[in-house]
Amino acid sequence: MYPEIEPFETGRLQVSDLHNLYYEVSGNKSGKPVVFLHGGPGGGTSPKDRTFFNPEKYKIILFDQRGSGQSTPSASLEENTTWDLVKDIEKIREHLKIDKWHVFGGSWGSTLSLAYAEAHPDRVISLTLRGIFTLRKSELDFFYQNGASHLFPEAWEEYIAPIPEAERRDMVLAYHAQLNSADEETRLKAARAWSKWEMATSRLFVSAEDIKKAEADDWANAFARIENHYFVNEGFMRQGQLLDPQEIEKIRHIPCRVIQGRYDVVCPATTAYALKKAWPEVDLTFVPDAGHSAREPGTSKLLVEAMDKFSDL
Ligand SMILES: CNCC(=O)c1nnc(C(C)(C)C)o1
Repeated sequence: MYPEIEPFETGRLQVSDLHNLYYEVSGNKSGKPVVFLHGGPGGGTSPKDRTFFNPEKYKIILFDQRGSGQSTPSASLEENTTWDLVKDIEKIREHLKIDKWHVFGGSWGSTLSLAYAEAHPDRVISLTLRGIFTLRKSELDFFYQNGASHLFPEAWEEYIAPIPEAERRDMVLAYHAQLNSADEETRLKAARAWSKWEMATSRLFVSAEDIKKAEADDWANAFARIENHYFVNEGFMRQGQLLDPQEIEKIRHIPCRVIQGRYDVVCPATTAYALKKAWPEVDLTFVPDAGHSAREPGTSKLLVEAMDKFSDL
């Protein structure tokens, strides 16, 4: 990984009457622009996200998506859809006077990267994606209803605890009721449990640091509420839309590197493989000793190598 440098520019952009986005620019002012699309949705960015990119080669743009991180209003679900975020990416590009840029995203960030590229293929130099996620019902069911639960039974027990037995047949919907409860303690208890489920299953070897993140109420509230909002609405997309042949046709000319953890239980390998079948030109690697997180050693190494290689484009 490259060093955790400081941004040379930070700012806020009003993208609607309600939403104000935090953004930052670091690295080489004259470098090749790359935009980092964070996960969740609702996860927000962190200084570590700058370390995938050579700061001598790249002008590194990070921003917190609607309701996430330092963007305001925190955890807001109003005017918060995939297509609002795609428009925001274009607003940030225009605000920073960038013509084209490299696009980098993992998990939900890979979803948003594909949605953005399919909407604006002429603005994308390359795509570097990790932990492919397209919000199909089968993907959501595997992680939130019946799948990953068989591999992490003790964490699953904590995840289902806030939900009455009678409501457990549709966990995403049941959590939606609690995450939007009028009672703040109910909301926070559900947000902590929802977030901890993902943090406890994101690595091959569970990370105490990740788990601690889920116990921070502000972060957990935004992460859980926004994720659940998108999932109840199936990403505001048709089922499998991002993998449709006519959508892939718009982007198949773009160089694309996909890094997928073999043991990713959050966004299992089957979706990365479906992307490869739909788009044979993508350069796909299954990391044999990695789970979901971008910070798995084998995954982060290949992500840095991918961006080093794309820096010549
Ligand atoms: C189902 N959500 C997967 C996702 O986008 C994601 N997984 N971990 C993250 C953070 C690194 C932002 C916590 O995001």
